[in-house]
Amino acid sequence: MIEAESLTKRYGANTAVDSINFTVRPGRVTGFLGPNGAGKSTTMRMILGLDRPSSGVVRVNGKAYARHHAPLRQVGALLDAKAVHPGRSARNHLLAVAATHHIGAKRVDEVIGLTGLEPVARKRVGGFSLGMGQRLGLAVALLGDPATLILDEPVNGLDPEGVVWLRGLARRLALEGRTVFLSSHLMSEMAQTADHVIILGRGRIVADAPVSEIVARADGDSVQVRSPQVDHLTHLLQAEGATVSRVEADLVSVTNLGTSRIAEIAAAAGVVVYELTPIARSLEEAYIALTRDEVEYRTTQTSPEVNR
Ligand SMILES: Nc1ncnc2c1ncn2[C@@H]1O[C@H](COP(=O)(O)OP(=O)(O)OP(=O)(O)O)[C@@H](O)[C@H]1O
Repeated sequence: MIEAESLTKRYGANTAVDSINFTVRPGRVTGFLGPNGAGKSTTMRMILGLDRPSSGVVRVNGKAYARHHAPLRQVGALLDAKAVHPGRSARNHLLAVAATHHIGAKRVDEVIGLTGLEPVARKRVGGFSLGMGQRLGLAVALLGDPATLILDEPVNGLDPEGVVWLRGLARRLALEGRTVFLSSHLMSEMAQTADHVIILGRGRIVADAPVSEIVARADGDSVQVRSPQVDHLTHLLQAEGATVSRVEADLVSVTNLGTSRIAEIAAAAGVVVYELTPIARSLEEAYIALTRDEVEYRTTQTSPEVNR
């Protein structure tokens, strides 16, 4: 569990993280999204005690990171996969990290197995591909069998097979009851991996909700309506506040009204409808809409709809 309360980080006049509150719960995969410079890495560094908050607090498994006696057993983190001595073998690197927490060679070999590092475990880390480096970073994160995992852009450098593998691993770790918090720029990836997402825009939380809810709640879901009486229907729908645009001679795209309401209006007027198709937005589109709203949010100071 990760809990942030009024967490703030200022760099001079720039507020990188602006009084955010959130809870990352165990038993599910939580994605951390946001455009470049939104404050994701700064937030993750504060969670791990690598950056001191200007104000506010953040706790991991109930305490500030620095107050844990054996942090590796509480929190596994992957921040910069390249921060490894290049002359050491992967196994020796893992043994060295394990020794700091009295973790034995048996667990080292277990995490080598878990992360698919067996073929390269005795090779020098200096010669590793980015993907192998990511797997080694994950192996370090898993060493202490921690209840909480914090992974910054974990799919970076992984090949398609590696991406699928990581997705499965994240889901399995969450199913075991762990807290899994991972950042990504890839919305499509998040839609397949995360149960829940927290979206940051310019240091503020613009959404904190299940993935399905983010997609469903985003404005602008549209409905395609095909009817031989499309002009008449257009007038009726516009009178109810819908935005209607013509796609084909007998087909319109309707926003601001749901399928059931459109069907009721058509039925009440005796209008024949051949097709009524809800067009869902992808997470990518919903995300772009949300971060665009964030700009409005900052200028109007009204509450963003999806925030909770
Ligand atoms: N050490 C620092 N000194 C000054 N400003 C910083 C420092 N670290 C981050 N910032 C600023 O804080 C803001 C948030 O940066 P941060 O790296 O946390 O964003 P991010 O969401 O992780 O972005 P990215 O996806 O590009 O890594 C940016 O405006 C950045 O320039």
